[in-house]
Amino acid sequence: MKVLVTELMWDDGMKELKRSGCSVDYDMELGRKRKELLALAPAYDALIVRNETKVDAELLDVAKNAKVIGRLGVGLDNIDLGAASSRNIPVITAKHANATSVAEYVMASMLDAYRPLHHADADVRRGNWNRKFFTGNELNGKTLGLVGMGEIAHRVARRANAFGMETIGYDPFVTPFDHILAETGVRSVNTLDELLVASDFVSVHVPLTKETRHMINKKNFPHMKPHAYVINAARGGIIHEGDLIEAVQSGEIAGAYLDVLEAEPIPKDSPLTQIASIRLTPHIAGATNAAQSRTAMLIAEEVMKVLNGGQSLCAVV
Ligand SMILES: NC(=O)C1=CN([C@@H]2O[C@H](COP(=O)(O)OP(=O)(O)OC[C@H]3O[C@@H](n4cnc5c(N)ncnc54)[C@H](O)[C@@H]3O)[C@@H](O)[C@H]2O)C=CC1
Ligand SMILES: O=C(O)C(=O)CS(=O)(=O)O
Repeated sequence: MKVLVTELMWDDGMKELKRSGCSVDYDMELGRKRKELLALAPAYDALIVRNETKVDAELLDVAKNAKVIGRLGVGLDNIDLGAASSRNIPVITAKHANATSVAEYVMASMLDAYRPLHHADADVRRGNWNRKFFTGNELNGKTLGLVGMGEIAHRVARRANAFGMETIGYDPFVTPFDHILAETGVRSVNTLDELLVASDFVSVHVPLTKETRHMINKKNFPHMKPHAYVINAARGGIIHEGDLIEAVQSGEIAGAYLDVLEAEPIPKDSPLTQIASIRLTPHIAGATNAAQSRTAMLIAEEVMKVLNGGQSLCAVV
């Protein structure tokens, strides 16, 4: 069996594929090289992708031998599930494998907003001792608003509760029996605005869909607290970037932590890079050794199951 890996995959998963007898070709930039990808795809029994490879009808049509698509993560906005399903090609995701890492990234963002240790460190190294300037704030007693109440939001809520934060959530699709409401102290609110008005931090955990694209935009920012921060470790495009820049520059909110952007990698001339209170990271919320190793092993094992004629419980179609 031949497997084509088109984006970054941790070594242990790759070794597992080879140990199972596969021949593996790997080019971590292939997701961005469309022509080359289309030319290579027909020769493979399985494609393993991350978030940059556009898996659409065109690719699936040329990938004539593909029996399975492995997704090294959970977001599915780069994959046409309908096109895969109509061709009977299962799509396997690394369900929950990076959720804890994303939750820890959100905690790190909130701590960074209130206790920016690296700035204080840089200032001390410049010869200063600015104790008043670097006086921080406590997360304890603050309100965290979770937009979307799925797996990642649930893990964020548990950690935020341990810090003494109030947690509220907006997600019209959860029921009181879902674990985020049943097992954490999250209070469900009925509208996004209700959440935005009450929150000191807003963290976004919805998939990117037609409905969630730009769901936070210039209509929402005026309702937020001027000291509030938004955190987006879900997908670029859920928060309207132009509107966010205006909201931060006009003081409607204090700042933002963006792990994901509408255009990735970030364009060199992006105005986002000019605003210090919008902190940027290169889509790394789920990128820890622990999460990536789990992800790679899970996808390798599940892809092999399908190639050997079995079914995967991680298949979304
Ligand atoms: N930055 C990173 O490295 C990572 C980003 N992600 C992103 O995080 C997203 C969320 O991941 P999970 O929590 O595992 O997904 P999940 O499927 O467990 O939760 C998503 C929640 O969003 C809710 N939702 C959907 N549409 C909504 C709407 N219009 N309004 C309010 N709520 C809505 C759903 O009901 C669901 O409860 C992924 O789709 C992915 O795009 C995931 C992992 C790593
Ligand atoms: O799992 C995800 O949805 C992520 O965003 C991380 S990545 O797999 O796209 O690198």
